[in-house]
Amino acid sequence: MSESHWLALMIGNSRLHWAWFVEEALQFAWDTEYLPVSVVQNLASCQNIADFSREILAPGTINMRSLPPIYLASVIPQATTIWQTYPNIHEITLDQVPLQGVYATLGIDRALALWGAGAIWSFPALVIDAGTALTFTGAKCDRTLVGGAILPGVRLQLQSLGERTAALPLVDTPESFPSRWALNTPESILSGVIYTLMAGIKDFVDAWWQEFPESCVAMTGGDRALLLNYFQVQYPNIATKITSAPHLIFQGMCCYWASRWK
Ligand SMILES: Nc1ncnc2c1ncn2[C@@H]1O[C@H](COP(=O)(O)OP(=O)(O)OP(=O)(O)O)[C@@H](O)[C@H]1O
Ligand SMILES: CC(C)(CO)[C@@H](O)C(=O)NCCC(=O)O
Ligand SMILES: [K+]
Repeated sequence: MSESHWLALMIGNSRLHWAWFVEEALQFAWDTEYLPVSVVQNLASCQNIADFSREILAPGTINMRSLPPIYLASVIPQATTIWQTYPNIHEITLDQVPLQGVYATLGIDRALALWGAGAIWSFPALVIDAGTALTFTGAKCDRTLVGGAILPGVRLQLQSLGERTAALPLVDTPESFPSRWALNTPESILSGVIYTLMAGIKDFVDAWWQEFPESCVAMTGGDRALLLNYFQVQYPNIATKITSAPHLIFQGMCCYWASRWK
């Protein structure tokens, strides 16, 4: 089976993230909901690639002759086991990521995104992943992990207020930047969450640049575009210095693929 066409699958906390690669070139990336166990079991018995891509809801038929290898990384241990029925599966684990000084429970998504950022812009590098959880993960010149931080992401902050209080409604992430001094409940929630989040991110990147003035700072994750838009409004000087990087985790997975095949 040719290894030049391959799929990357990142199992995140809210959904599955997919990318189709031809060697080191990302062809396209898409997200799906969690696939039922039965669908995953069927993938292995797909007769052709059209069936296969229908099952994983790929946008357009993937142009391959045989079932592609899947390179998988997961932050949900239980979700990994159902993929073991797929014949050509390669799980990427933390010990395969060439960063020094990592701790055993560091999320593979954080390690891969940082590896990807370092490969593109060189180390030191800081990655902000604005997903279900929002994380900061940084490494210095010699690829040693400096450390990072984890907090609830935008949607999770809004959900937790809506779900754990009597009087607060569930509100959606706003397209436009909210005003700070709100005069109704939904806008008060948005102001509180967004302004403190922005100030928090600014504080972390300022602290990072104080130690590593030349470092790249890259933002990835589902809320990347939203947060970078807010940054344009609130802290335009910082916005210009944060690199928008939608596929950092896939770029880390690609580094792993290349380390096996090149
Ligand atoms: N269809 C969607 N489902 C879930 N989140 C979405 C969707 N569209 C946009 N988002 C935003 O993306 C964020 C989640 O980001 P992402 O998809 O990167 O998270 P994730 O699947 O948990 O991945 P990771 O675990 O790698 O952070 C949410 O805060 C939400 O605001
Ligand atoms: C923090 C998340 C949830 C972000 O997706 C993931 O990277 C994870 O489960 N990490 C494990 C804990 C850690 O990174 O310290
Ligand atoms: K948990």
